[in-house]
Amino acid sequence: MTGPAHHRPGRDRRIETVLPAAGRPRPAEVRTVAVVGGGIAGLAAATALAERGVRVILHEARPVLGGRLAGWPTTLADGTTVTMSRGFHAFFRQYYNLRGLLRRVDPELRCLTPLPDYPLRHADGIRDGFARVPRTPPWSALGFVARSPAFRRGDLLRMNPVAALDLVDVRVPRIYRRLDAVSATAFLDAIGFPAAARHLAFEVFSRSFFCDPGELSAAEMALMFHIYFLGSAEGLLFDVVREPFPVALWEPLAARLAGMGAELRVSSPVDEVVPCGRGAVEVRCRGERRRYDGVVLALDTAGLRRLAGGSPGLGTAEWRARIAALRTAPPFLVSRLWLDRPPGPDAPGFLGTSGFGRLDNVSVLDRWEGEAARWAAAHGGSVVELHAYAVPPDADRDLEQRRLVAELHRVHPHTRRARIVDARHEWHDDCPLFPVGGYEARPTVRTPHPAVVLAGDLVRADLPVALMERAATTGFLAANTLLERWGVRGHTLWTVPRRGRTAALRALHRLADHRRGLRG
Ligand SMILES: Cc1cc2nc3c(=O)[nH]c(=O)nc-3n(C[C@H](O)[C@H](O)[C@H](O)COP(=O)(O)OP(=O)(O)OC[C@H]3O[C@@H](n4cnc5c(N)ncnc54)[C@H](O)[C@@H]3O)c2cc1C
Repeated sequence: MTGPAHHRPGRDRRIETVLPAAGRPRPAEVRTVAVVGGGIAGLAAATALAERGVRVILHEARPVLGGRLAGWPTTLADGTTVTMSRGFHAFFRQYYNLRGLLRRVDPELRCLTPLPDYPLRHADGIRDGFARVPRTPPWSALGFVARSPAFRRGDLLRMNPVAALDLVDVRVPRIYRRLDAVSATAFLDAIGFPAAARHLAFEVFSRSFFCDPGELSAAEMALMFHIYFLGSAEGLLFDVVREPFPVALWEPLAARLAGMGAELRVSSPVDEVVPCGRGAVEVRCRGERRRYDGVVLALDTAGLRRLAGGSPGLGTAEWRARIAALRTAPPFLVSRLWLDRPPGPDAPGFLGTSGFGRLDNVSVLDRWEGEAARWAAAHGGSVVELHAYAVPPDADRDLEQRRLVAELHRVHPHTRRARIVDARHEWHDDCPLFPVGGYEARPTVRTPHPAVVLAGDLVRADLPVALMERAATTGFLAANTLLERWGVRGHTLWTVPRRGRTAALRALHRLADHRRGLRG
């Protein structure tokens, strides 16, 4: 259901509200829910349920909360203890539901700090950025194209504007019916998108989904384009955390959850979920069995596959086959380097890169994160982080790590003279892959069992959300689904507009569809 915005959580006047079903403020009888997974999705679901008086027990397999945004202590060669994590995450302004979660413990969002630009740099020398681009569409896109050296007049004339119209009125799930059968690369080829602009604007985007654009569904890429660029007036600038994730985000949220009576169990992997009669579900964890009125499975792809594989009574055969077929994107590498000198005055806090081997971005953490700034000040050095997404699974990891450092030297030449005081390299492959043609088979919040619901960035939400915001939004939606079952009012959610925002462009799109014989 949509309705008018009550308190707009962003600057966009066209933010849409997603209202929950009506119901009583709390359950009529005691309800207990197990939330499995302590990442953004699990914490959002646990918060939403606990706020309605549901008794929540959250199981997290790892020793710390936060999932892919977890942080843990590590002692460096110089004896300092610092927080390691997978580091740089962009908190975009259109992440309304994630921000809503964080605002519960930090109403002014002081835990976040804005970065002044989203600069992009290609090895050819082309540089782009979004700081001076207007935030409201269509001026954002027109402004970017007009300012960007990656778009030349001849390139623009060679583009196929009719094919590009699919980008101006993105609706979910319609966009998947249109474009899920095509790869992002094939779609950009059909539009005739200029090669230089593709490297900068689109590769940076699609590689942020951790996979090669040749494998990524064009629908998923079009959705991103809508969320971050053409469909939202929040713009492409973003915030980052002021302190490491545990201090900035998870400890305050965990304390609030505990204050509402939730039990947070870390190092507590769930082995099996067994639906019982009359809507109850049994959860088995390390030999202990416990019955609940509902279960939220807020897992990463491999965790969900493993749990569903070990729970033969869960869901239907068809649902289980869909879960078993879910894939993860190729491995990615996060290298963090503690250097004995600064990377040079021109190094921005974050830089998206293209054409520098496998290097996708470079962050200078001490420019924005307090703990890194304190280390850098005390040592006269800097803390630099390098991300490489979609690394081939059989790559030689030592070699990749060394190559990434060599690319840093090309990007920020001052670092050539820096001594690496210490380094940490994180290799993982737990981000979901959204392959061509995968949409239909993706699991939704509802499962065949009404008391078992799913949440996480792998889960299909028929709203324009992605990545961290998809995790938070599906967490709230999973909680709302259980609450609705018990006649309890759920939580109001927010989203960027669910269709293209310019009436004239929508009309053009309809006309082009009509000519192409396409419907809805
Ligand atoms: C390097 C990197 C950079 C990123 N940058 C961005 C960015 O800039 N912007 C953005 O929006 N997103 C970004 N993302 C994506 C973002 O991190 C994810 O979308 C988000 O964290 C997913 O949250 P989640 O709760 O769905 O899953 P997860 O965080 O993976 O949480 C799932 C949890 O389930 C637990 N679990 C698994 N099995 C079990 C079990 N059997 N029992 C109990 N617990 C279990 C896992 O340990 C894990 O903690 C980035 C990701 C990475 C890795």
